[in-house]
Amino acid sequence: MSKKITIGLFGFGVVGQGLYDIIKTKNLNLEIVKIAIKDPAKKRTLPAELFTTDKNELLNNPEINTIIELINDTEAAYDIVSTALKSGKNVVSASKKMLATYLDELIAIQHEVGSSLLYEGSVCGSIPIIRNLEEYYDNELLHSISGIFNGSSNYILSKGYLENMDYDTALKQAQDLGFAETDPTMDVGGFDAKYKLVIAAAHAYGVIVDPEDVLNIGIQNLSAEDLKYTREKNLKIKLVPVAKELDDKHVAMFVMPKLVAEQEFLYNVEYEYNAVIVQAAFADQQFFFGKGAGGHPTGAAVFSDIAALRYDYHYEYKKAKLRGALQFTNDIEFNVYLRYSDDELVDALKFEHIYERYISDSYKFVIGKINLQNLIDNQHRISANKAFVAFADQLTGVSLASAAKQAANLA
Ligand SMILES: NC(=O)C1=CN([C@@H]2O[C@H](COP(=O)(O)OP(=O)(O)OC[C@H]3O[C@@H](n4cnc5c(N)ncnc54)[C@H](OP(=O)(O)O)[C@@H]3O)[C@@H](O)[C@H]2O)C=CC1
Ligand SMILES: N[C@@H](CC=O)C(=O)O
Repeated sequence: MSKKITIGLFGFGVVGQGLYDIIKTKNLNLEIVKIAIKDPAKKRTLPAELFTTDKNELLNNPEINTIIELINDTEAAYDIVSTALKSGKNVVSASKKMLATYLDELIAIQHEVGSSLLYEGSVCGSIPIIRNLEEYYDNELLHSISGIFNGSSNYILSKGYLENMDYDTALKQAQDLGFAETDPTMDVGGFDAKYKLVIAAAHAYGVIVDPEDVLNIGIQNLSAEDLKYTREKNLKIKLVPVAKELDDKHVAMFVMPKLVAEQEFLYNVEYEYNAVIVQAAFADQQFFFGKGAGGHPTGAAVFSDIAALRYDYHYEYKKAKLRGALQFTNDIEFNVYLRYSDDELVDALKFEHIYERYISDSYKFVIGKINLQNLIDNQHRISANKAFVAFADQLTGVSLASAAKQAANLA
């Protein structure tokens, strides 16, 4: 028989309550001993004696062997998770920003102490992608992983495209439904998708990348002209994170809106649904689809991790051991669509090649090949200009920049 899981639960918000609903339908050998929350005055649906605001009532309780961390405060979450792991408790977390920011440290603690940290719910809600990257694709070369990793921004884009709903109303709905982060800039600015990408890439490629080094461009500057242009071309705009292995030494990552054609898998992924496309050497293209946000979908992933802990499951980070030589780079080129007002921005971005250019009194755009580093260097200018940038390419078009290619060939 599997060992009994005694739970100290941090957070009883959207995901915490979703998890509780799932646990109460199951008859597994587990018990929620205590729940830590922040605001003691908030009305709760469970008996008051189950709740505390003192983290140590959970962390120092020898009867609790497992901490479930589902709070909306990154630094407090790191403190809770690292303390619990160091004391030998196993942990399940869904806090993607915290995980992406402190992954190195958290892996080191697990190796040192032997405790286990699982976080399937942190990437694409209900889609079981981490365990698949970790186990199923253990020995297969992955050319790329990409998809739709943020439910709120996809919800806003779908509401706008399919129902003509304005941005602010759609965002408010995403918040009311419990999909959005406490600060929704995390969602619409592409930060949340970036944290998820960084976590997924650790399991796909064995690279641990500082999220600060990865470019994220969001959907905030999307305008009526951009939507009109894409409708005319029968394209949709989706917020897409990309991790691509460029050769046996380099991997690149970025998050930005993408112009998606009707024949692409992502075209029909709508509302809070997420998707992951894995391009593998032999399995070829595979598509995972499911709800990426919300209490029950995310709670289901957290619950699956808890169930896995009954059998002492832990991530081995095998690719990090095998593929230690793989380096993260931003020195890559691909095609983008840029809608702009200030001509100097186009000059500053130093397009390698411009394929298409349109200029009228109210709408100007270019489509051309650009170096990712130039986008990074001009991020502030792009925001100040309220310009809209979208990936206007297929992943096969993403390649090492010419100079980097030459250097790699010489090495
Ligand atoms: N919502 C979603 O769809 C998804 C969310 N996530 C992630 O899961 C985590 C939780 O999200 P969500 O449930 O939506 O957030 P909510 O805002 O709904 O709930 C947050 C909970 O955390 C509690 N809390 C905050 N700080 C502390 C603290 N220092 N100690 C103890 N409890 C604390 C709050 O207490 P109180 O109730 O007193 O305010 C609240 O119960 C976040 O990291 C989020 O990014 C991941 C995937 C999907
Ligand atoms: N805010 C996130 C919640 C799940 O991770 C999203 O909208 O996807």
